[in-house]
Amino acid sequence: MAAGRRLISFCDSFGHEEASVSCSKPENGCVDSLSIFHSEKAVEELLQQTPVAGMDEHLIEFSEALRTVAKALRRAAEGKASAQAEAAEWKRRYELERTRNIQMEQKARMAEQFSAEKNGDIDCERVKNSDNQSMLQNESNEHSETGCMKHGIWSHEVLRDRESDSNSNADRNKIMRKASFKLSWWCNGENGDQHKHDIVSFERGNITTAERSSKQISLKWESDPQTVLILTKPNSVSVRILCVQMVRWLRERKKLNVYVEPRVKVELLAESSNFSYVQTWKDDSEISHLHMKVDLVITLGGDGTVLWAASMFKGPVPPIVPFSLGSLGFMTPFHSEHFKDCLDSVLRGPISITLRHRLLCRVVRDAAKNEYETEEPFLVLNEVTIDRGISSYLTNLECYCDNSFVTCVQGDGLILSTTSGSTAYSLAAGGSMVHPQVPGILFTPICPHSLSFRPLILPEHVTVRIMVPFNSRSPAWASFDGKDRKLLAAGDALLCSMAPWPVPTACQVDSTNDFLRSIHDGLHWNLRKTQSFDGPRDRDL
Ligand SMILES: NC(=O)c1ccc[n+]([C@@H]2O[C@H](COP(=O)([O-])OP(=O)(O)OC[C@H]3O[C@@H](n4cnc5c(N)ncnc54)[C@H](O)[C@@H]3O)[C@@H](O)[C@H]2O)c1
Ligand SMILES: Nc1ncnc2c1ncn2[C@@H]1O[C@H](COP(=O)(O)OP(=O)(O)OP(=O)(O)O)[C@@H](O)[C@H]1O
Repeated sequence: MAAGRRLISFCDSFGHEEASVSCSKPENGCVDSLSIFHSEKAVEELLQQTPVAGMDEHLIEFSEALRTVAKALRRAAEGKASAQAEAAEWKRRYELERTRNIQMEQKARMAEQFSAEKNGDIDCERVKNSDNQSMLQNESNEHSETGCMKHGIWSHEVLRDRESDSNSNADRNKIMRKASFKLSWWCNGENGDQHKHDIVSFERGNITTAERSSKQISLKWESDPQTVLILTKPNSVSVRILCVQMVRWLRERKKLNVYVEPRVKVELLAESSNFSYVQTWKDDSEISHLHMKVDLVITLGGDGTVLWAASMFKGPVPPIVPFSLGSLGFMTPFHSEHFKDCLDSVLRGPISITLRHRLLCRVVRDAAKNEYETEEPFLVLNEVTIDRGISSYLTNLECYCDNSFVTCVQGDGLILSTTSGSTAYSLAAGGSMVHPQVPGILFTPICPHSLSFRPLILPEHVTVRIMVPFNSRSPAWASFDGKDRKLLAAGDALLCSMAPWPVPTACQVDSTNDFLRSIHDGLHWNLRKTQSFDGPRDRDL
């Protein structure tokens, strides 16, 4: 009982100590570590005085707890003391820096005065006497021209800061150097300056966009087109009829050479033997030279026929004039009924062109070991799809962008789409619709088994690498514009980057007008009955 009373009285005194700790805070808010030290000492003394032996275990535990509390308080005080010391050090450094700045400014002003006196330059006088409004302005040019730059003080933009100290004359024209930097252009693993001036200018540290690839492009013939290739959707009577009329008109009225596919030549000859002037190719190897013979490609069909036409050119593609004879016609703005007027104006030029970016896709077998190319690359105008094919398992795809890990796709698959393809499969899988002139790679999952897998749009300069991991339960399948299925076994990878050969398609009006018309007419985008005027209105506005 006596021990208990002593403990209670200690607790009272400790509470008092606690109170004194909180009250004895110095002005700066720091806990007085001396009082904490006293309280800890008091605990020690008490524990020594108290006949611990024989006391019950609860009292021992209680005294241990008190010791812990005292220690914690001491640590807090120590922490605050060290923070205070650090703050003092920072304040010292700040003062030092400030003095140094003032000295530099004085030097700068002296240099300015010296130059002004020497050259009698009124511009420098103006700077000296200018008001102290806060503003960022590019003075380096002016000053280098007038001689104020003689001592190399202002090599970049100067910042005059009124708020620094309006009373101090020294701070009135506060001058700070802007950090200088250089931009270099990194292209396909090579460090070179080849294209940088096309894209950005960065004179005197200011980055300005010089050129945007999304500009409307216009095609003007410098000599008259001579040869036309007509590509048609198979098994369509309306297409066949139109093809006959068009070939005749192009030959008889426009005196052009006409190329068609071997299948179409057979069809034309079946129609009339007069079509013997129509040219074609005998074997597929001749197709690789077509771009050197053909000035213009005309497609008669739907979007699939435009994809077909693009797939025939593994390198540069001649301008394509797509006529709409399909169900949707997203990329086919020309109407077949007016084909003569349309072709007349295209052959005359100039015409607006949409430069549709393509993706270059390479399948790399056993990617972990062999990086060299083993198979022909594919060029896609819409997209490359990597999916589970007939397998009932989730696809498991490891995705990298350049060398950075992007994510692991677990779902039905992944679409890597061009912006032209953004309105095709990628759209159906939840991707954004993107104007076809915007360069970029859409990264759209197909039925991902996760709640948070939103589609991405990656910049055009990256290489995307999709790998089937070794622990994948099943292989994956890659398809290119919905065709040419390729098996990707565990360890295989697909590399995808922007191809250097876009597909130029002729516009009806211009690329933006054609794109918007397609999403309105083709997809009925945001179609809603307009609300009537008749109804409740906010009369206060
Ligand atoms: N779920 C889907 O939406 C889905 C599934 C498979 C393939 N596709 C698309 O079909 C394309 C192949 O086309 P196809 O004509 O050879 O096959 P298809 O005959 O099966 O036609 C597919 C449809 O997609 C339309 N389409 C094609 N490219 C388009 C584009 N860039 N913008 C808007 N619509 C477009 C076509 O007009 C056609 O109506 C593939 O590249 C793929 O994008 C879509
Ligand atoms: N010249 C061609 N040779 C072989 N196949 C072709 C050719 N042109 C088109 N195709 C194929 O025929 C299919 C149908 O073509 P297309 O998409 O142009 O017609 P559609 O389906 O009637 O039109 P839409 O795509 O507008 O619905 C596509 O799969 C396409 O790849």
